Amino acid sequence: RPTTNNVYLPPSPWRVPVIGNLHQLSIHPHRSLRSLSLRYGPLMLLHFGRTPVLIVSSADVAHDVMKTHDLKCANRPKTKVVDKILDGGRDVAFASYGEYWRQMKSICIQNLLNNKMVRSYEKIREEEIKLMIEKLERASSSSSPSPVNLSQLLMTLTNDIICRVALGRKYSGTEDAIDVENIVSTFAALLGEFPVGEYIPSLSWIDRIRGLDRKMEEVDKRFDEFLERVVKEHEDADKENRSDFVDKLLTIQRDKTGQFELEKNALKLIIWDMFLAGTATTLSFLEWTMTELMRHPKAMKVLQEDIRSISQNDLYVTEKQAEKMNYLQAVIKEALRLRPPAPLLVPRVYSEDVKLKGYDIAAGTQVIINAWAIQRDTTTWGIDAEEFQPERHLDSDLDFQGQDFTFIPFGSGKRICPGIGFTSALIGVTLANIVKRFNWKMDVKQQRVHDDLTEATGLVIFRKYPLIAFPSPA
Ligand code: HEM
Repeated sequence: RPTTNNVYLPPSPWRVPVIGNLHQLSIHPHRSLRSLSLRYGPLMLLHFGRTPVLIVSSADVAHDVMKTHDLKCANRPKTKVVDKILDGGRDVAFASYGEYWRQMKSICIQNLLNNKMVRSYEKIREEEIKLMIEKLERASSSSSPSPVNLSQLLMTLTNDIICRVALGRKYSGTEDAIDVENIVSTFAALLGEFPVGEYIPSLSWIDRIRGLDRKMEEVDKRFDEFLERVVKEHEDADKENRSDFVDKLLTIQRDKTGQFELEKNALKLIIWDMFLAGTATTLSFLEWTMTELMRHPKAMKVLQEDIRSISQNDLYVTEKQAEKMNYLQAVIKEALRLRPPAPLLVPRVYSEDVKLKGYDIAAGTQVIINAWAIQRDTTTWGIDAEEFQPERHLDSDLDFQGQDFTFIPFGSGKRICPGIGFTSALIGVTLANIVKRFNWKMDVKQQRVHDDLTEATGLVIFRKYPLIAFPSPA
């Protein structure tokens, strides 16, 4: 056990001067961190440059971090991207734990994410899903079936829905269209980029050469211009007839009698979070679930039968029907287990010294929880843990609300994702409808060229190559 002045530190892989353990991370850190944890254990101490980073790779240790010490580990590290774009963490996801964070989160829940609000967007979801189905029908009904870029269609769906519920209208497909999708995906990619200068200031020139700094400036500017326009449109609009999320935020902002003053910039940052946290994760989930279903035709068939047994005569599967489909719910859980959209969750940082499994952890140590590794751990999930097997959830009460640390795709504790209800409402009904109406085949040509399971890099993991597939009428 490594010790320094009677301080007991967790096991650490060998590190080199200046860069620490950075050379041991690949472009897919969840994978390389799991390999390291198989040698060094479920609690390892790494150094990114000089910054100590704790890597958690078992449900047992995750429990101690996110439950036993939840409050001491409820802050987020402040990175350069967070500093620049999220105003040093004045949004929800990167705010330090405390009153400001509580108020910001509560504004999101009360005005957008609670069950009642989520239910009230059902019509919007239905209209947008139907629009996507029309596009799929056109592609599948032509005499020579044409492939569709399913990743692109799902991106448009999730973006348009969040635009409509949060901003009151869509910004795609109109004369004054704004490429929100592009801004959001560029930012998602930036958050996942490894800013070398962050950890090794003397090497910050590398980030400049990689164009990281420039991309950051650009995306910040573009989103800011977009939000300026959204806010102006809302301020100019006839208030009698509208009450979307931005309207509600503006009302809170104007109300100077409340205890919490929502600054103009904070309003924008809330919208940033809803877009980023809401679209990137949901898109990644849908993309990978469809990929796994196409790779597992048996599971696809059972799913189609499950959907048809409950929604036999209706053209459109409703949300109520989707909730009753046991196999569909099992598919959702299995995809969240095997392909958690945020495999390393969102990093945290210790605000106080703690003892963890007998080791001394200093305040300021960052924490990465490798949910991807935990959810593939053979000691809890069995020898077929790497396999896509929705059946494993059929007779199980296990859910993803953060109580069971073997399954934490949305995190747990104080910082658990507040968008579980929002995303659950959308993913079930989307999958049910596209799987009921169409038979799906991957574009084999594309599969040969690119491995169909290649992951892109980032905090949220998309497919590296878009999912191109042939829908045919089912
Ligand atoms: C499949 C979809 C989603 C997944 C897998 C996901 C996953 C996560 C994870 C892992 C965290 C960090 C939790 C932790 O630190 O313990 C998180 C935080 C967060 N998520 Fe989600 N999320 C999803 C959808 C959404 C949606 C739809 C929204 C809102 C529209 C949302 C809003 C947020 C926010 C605001 C936070 C920060 C919470 C905080 O730091 O207090 N998420 N999410």
